[in-house]
Amino acid sequence: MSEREKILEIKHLKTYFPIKGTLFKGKAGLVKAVDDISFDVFKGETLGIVGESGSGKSTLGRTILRLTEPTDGEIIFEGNHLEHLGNRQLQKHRQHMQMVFQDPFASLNPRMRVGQLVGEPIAVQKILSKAERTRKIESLIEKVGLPKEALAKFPHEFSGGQRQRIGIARALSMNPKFIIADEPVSALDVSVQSQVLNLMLDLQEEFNLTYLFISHDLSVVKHISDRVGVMYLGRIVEIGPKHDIYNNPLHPYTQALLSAIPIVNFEKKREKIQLSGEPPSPSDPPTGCAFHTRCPKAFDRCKVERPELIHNESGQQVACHLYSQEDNKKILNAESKILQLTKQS
Ligand SMILES: Nc1ncnc2c1ncn2[C@@H]1O[C@H](COP(=O)(O)OP(=O)(O)OP(=O)(O)O)[C@@H](O)[C@H]1O
Repeated sequence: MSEREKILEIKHLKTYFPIKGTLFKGKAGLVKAVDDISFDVFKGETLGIVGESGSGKSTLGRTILRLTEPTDGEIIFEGNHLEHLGNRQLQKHRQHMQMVFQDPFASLNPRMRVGQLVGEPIAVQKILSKAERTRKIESLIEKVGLPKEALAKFPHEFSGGQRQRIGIARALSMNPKFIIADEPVSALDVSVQSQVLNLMLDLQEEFNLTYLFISHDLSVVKHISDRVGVMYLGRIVEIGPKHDIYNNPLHPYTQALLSAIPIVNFEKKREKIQLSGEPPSPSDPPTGCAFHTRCPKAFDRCKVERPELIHNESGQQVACHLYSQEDNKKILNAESKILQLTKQS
């Protein structure tokens, strides 16, 4: 099988925010929102990123586009390092990378009509004539399933789902290759959510798009993703093909997250795993594995040594000492024996 082509490579990315007015051992306190993250995104896929509120998902997305500056690490888009580029160079690459937000108009002028909002990014570029621009805007609004008449209206005249369609049209106006969608359907009713997700899937196929899809909602991520990465306190604790993550979660945190969502297949009942306590603060993360304070399977090593991501054969990676190379087999075997016993009882 030929190797899949990478569109984005993230290497040891860190985004730390100083906490104003705090000093710890003479240094300013830091929120480690993204703390040494590495992964690849392949052309044409959707990589879903899930995790609880505050795990660093949005900061990760914003840092990749350099809307937030990285503290350290590499961001390589189509072979080009973005992390140190000056503004002008960065703009050249950034037109291929767009972001879709939960509230697409929160930061935009509410007095602008939809036509202006969708066309603004292309107008700034000054490549198309006015007539070409109009044609493009009309075609985009139809691609997202809205009538041309929508262009003359204001955003507040639309429902949440329609506004998100307009947000997507705006993102598409630059002919991007890669879109980071940050909780794009979280504010919508469930029935509208699936319409917008299906639209995104159709557009992905038509325009050959790659998505990084950020959400706290595991069901939404399951619907749209090819692979899934699970974040906890600024780190990726597990990443792999969707099928593996949802059917055979390895990390105790992924297992707990998944145990909380209802499943349709009643034969495959899952026991709900209750996690104790709230996630710790990213300004004062626990030593060792950041999850050890809430992990039902933690042992001594977890308190002192931070686990790195290790691969299994199907490309699933997990950062957990339960699966460290030497004792990997022993523990996996022990787990499957326990599973068998639970089934029999
Ligand atoms: N500009 C900032 N300055 C200081 N701290 C920040 C900033 N942005 C985010 N943080 C902190 O970084 C951590 C990660 O936040 P982030 O918004 O990335 O998480 P998230 O997983 O997207 O959660 P949510 O879904 O609630 O937005 C949080 O503790 C947050 O308070």
